Amino acid sequence: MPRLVVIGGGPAGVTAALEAAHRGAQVTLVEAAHLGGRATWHSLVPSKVFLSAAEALGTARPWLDAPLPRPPLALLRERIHALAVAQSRAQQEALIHAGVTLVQAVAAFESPHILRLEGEDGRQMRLEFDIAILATGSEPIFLPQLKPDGKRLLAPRAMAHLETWPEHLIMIGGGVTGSEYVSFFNQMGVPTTWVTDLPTFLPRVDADVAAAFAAIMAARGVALYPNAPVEAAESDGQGVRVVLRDGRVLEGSHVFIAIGRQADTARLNLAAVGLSASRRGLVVDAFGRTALSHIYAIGDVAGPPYTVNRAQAQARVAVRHALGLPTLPLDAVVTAEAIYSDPQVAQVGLGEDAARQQGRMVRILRADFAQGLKPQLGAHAQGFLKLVVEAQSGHLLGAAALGSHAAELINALAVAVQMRATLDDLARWAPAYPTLGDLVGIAVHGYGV
Ligand SMILES: Cc1cc2nc3c(=O)[nH]c(=O)nc-3n(C[C@H](O)[C@H](O)[C@H](O)COP(=O)(O)OP(=O)(O)OC[C@H]3O[C@@H](n4cnc5c(N)ncnc54)[C@H](O)[C@@H]3O)c2cc1C
Ligand SMILES: NC(=O)c1ccc[n+]([C@@H]2O[C@H](COP(=O)([O-])OP(=O)(O)OC[C@H]3O[C@@H](n4cnc5c(N)ncnc54)[C@H](O)[C@@H]3O)[C@@H](O)[C@H]2O)c1
Repeated sequence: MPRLVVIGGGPAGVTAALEAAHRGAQVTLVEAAHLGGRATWHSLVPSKVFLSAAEALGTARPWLDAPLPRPPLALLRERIHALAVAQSRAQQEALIHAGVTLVQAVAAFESPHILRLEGEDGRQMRLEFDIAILATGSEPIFLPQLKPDGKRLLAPRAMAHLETWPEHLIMIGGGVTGSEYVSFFNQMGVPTTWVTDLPTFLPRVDADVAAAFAAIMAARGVALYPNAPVEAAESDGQGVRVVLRDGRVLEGSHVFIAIGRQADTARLNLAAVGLSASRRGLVVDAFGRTALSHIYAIGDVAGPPYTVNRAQAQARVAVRHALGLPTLPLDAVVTAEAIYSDPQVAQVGLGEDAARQQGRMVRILRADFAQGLKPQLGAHAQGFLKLVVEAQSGHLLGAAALGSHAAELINALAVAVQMRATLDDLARWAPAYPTLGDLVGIAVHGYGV
């Protein structure tokens, strides 16, 4: 029975430990803080609680003659804490039930097969292992002179403890976290300014989707500042001043910093085993293996894109590979990505821009959300669906969508991409009506009813 150690108890580590235990390994999971990882305690869960509250208010709005008041922050904080505790406990129970040994400690390499574990009380122990799975996640990046204080200088971690609503929020960073929280604060009636260094917001999604999302935010009153790298920000206790590289100064009550993340390898002492990592994390092969054949890295510490579903898929691939079980490489797994703003942005497989950059001959089929009954039943029907189809074979290569609940639609299409569905297959799909599935029919047949 191989001795397998997992370092990090976030979504990647917990999935790896369960998979390894179910496959017969002797598993130890070492977590420095709390099971569930940053996803549960600091990033994903808090943001999704806020966005769910905003969605509930938005859904009700067309049926009311006055907007609903904002929910009390104390209620949201309680909900976040309760959900984090419940998630963490459920994971603990599943791990114990699977026979995983849990250790609360910081793990650092001493040599290629020995870890030094240091508990909160300073007590140390050594752990010998055959296989190590590194799942230590990522940390946010901050500008050197711009660190969050949890009061007026916010970051994802500070949101779980937010005590007062900003009077005017300045969001720095046009990526995924920025879009979700800009959408949230805008829905909650907080005047919001959104600043990013690049010419476009959402640089990782197709340009037309990103532009449409930014236009919706602008139409809802968000002040957009593209091409505006931030040099510094300061808080004097009364408000914040954000200084842009071109000398402009923006003023608000709070600033939110969301300018990216970097791999967390600080406490692993990788030098002891001759490994090194960049900001993007450890370099791994298609099975998650590092330069050392018995050490794997999965989840955020293995680099972007940073999502839970990808981390979990990596965990399963790496564990099976490490235990000598048959597995396909990670790139055979189709992983969808979604941004849970309002409207949502979601994509899977090959994007239109990437297809064109690669010189692929593709057909783009589109449907507007306003053509479907389901979106029209909701608070708004803004957005569109795009299918990227290989011109010659008719295979669905990818899909992107902007609109309410777009992530659910893209999940269904992820199965089609994974199974190499063709346009003919999609044309025979008869989803329940009215659902977002109708939009696929509209894109494929060219009409809706
Ligand atoms: C605001 C925000 C919202 C997000 N929302 C979503 C979303 O909706 N959907 C989605 O799919 N993804 C989302 N993500 C991304 C997602 O949170 C990450 O991809 C996910 O947390 C990665 O999981 P992980 O297990 O690799 O790392 P983590 O969750 O970071 O867990 C790593 C764990 O390792 C521990 N650790 C580190 N070093 C050591 C050590 N030396 N010894 C012992 N333990 C150690 C840490 O304490 C931590 O608990 C979001 C991210 C942010 C910032
Ligand atoms: N729904 C989800 O799955 C979800 C939600 C939130 C975050 N995440 C993950 O967490 C990671 C971190 O999110 P993020 O939004 O912090 O990073 P990000 O990499 O998505 O975006 C960072 C943005 O900040 C901009 N930027 C960088 N330096 C700047 C500066 N000095 N001034 C102004 N703008 C600057 C970048 O151009 C980019 O647009 C993401 O990679 C994402 O995958 C996932």
